[in-house]
Amino acid sequence: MTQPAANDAPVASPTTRICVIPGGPVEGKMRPPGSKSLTNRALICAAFASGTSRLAGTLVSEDTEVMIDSLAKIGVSIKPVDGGRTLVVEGVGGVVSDDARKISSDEPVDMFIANSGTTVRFLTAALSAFGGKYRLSGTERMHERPIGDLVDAIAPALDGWIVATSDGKCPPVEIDSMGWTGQPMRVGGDVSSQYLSGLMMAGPIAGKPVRIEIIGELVSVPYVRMTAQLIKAFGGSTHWEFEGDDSWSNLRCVTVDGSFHGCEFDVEPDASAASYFWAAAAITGGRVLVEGLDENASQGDVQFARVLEMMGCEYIAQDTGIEIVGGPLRGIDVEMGEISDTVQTLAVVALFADGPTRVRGVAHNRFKETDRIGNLAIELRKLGGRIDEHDDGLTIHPLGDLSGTLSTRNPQGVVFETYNDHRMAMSFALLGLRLAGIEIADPACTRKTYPDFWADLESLTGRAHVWTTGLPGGASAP
Ligand SMILES: O=C(O)C1=C[C@@H](OP(=O)(O)O)[C@@H](O)[C@H](O)C1
Ligand SMILES: C=C(OP(=O)(O)O)C(=O)O
Repeated sequence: MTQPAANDAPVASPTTRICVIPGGPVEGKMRPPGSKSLTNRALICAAFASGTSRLAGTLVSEDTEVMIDSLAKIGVSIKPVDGGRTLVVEGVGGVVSDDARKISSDEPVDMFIANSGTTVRFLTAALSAFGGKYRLSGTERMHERPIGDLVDAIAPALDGWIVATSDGKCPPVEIDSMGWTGQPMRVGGDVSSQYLSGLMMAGPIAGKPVRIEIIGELVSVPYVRMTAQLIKAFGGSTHWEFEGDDSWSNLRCVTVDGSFHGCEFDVEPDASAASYFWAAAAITGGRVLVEGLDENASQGDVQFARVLEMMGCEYIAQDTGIEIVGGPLRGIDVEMGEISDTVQTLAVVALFADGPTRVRGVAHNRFKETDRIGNLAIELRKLGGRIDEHDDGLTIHPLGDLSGTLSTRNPQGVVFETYNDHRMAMSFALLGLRLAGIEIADPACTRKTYPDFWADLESLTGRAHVWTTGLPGGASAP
């Protein structure tokens, strides 16, 4: 058993486990690191802007590092200040650049984007609009995550060619482009909103107004609104067209115009990361204030705190952030299509409610870091309770009395697999705050968006977590 110093990320290994120790109510305040979604959007806009941008509060994690490394390959200068939490970006200008073509005149520029959906989708659109030859590849899982709707939207409007080479139109993506023609585009919206966000941010890079029609339902709408905010902050403009009334479910078309100019941009703390700390208060009857977020945040995931309120928690809008006070929890029927990154968090909370919780509208969760419906159900069933899997979500039945007998039933502890999915690890960590004998495999997978998660959880809960490495048959809690 080893105990790394605080802030040390554990070494990735399939036999590394972490144990979080149960105790009383979690009480305190904290500020999560910068938002991944805002950081990667701001990086794209700043990289293709004219002039200098200063991005403050940026996230330092695998998903942002692969974005930074990729942009560096086309000559964008990104200087970290304050350990990377501020980035000074010298943009390469928002029009199709001869330099880009020179960089990639013979061999394509190879970019490794790990398993970052935002990076591969935003870059595919941006680089195809910018021009040049590129190849974007990632982890094995990334090569199973669809990008066909985006490639199919770009191809007819491209002066050049673009192809997704894995089965089912998944990355690697190969691009040979002289830029966009300006022809209107049509993109599918029901697998991921990142395709539309990518196309929108690429509009000002293409140097001509671009009209994008959305085919079918659009998932994760708040991220598209966030994209429009970033485009505006960097000097571009968006114009929406709705079918019927102006509700977001009726969004049919967006036109993007203008070009990007360097600016100063503040990144909010990550609201998806905040969900774990609010949930810690909810399931332990504690109170946690997450600083730096409010109802008007540009991240839709702040609404997770309202979902906890529906379950019986108290929601307090403080001057400095949003505080959740835990109380007796009731099961709810909830549509989570707009806040799908918080489904795993909610599923854990729902285990401690007084009745079943039905999560709807998240069929697209099967295309993320792992199948976040099927594999979530498999793992949660390890506690002995009933979890129903649906096409569009889950029903989580509460553990009730089962939780009291967990350590008797499983004296060796229950090991939760994390499927290389940071959100599996961070959600299952919460179980350990209530139940003895919970072990989480490969805790280092939080590096994708939150390398310091374990240290932050430890400082909030005041309870030492136990690190165990490579013990056959699992680890033992103290
Ligand atoms: O645009 C973004 O920043 C994101 C959009 C969402 O993806 P989908 O649109 O695929 O649901 C979300 O899950 C992801 O973590 C970040
Ligand atoms: C789905 C996620 O990430 P991405 O799609 O950006 O890889 C996530 O962070 O939960």
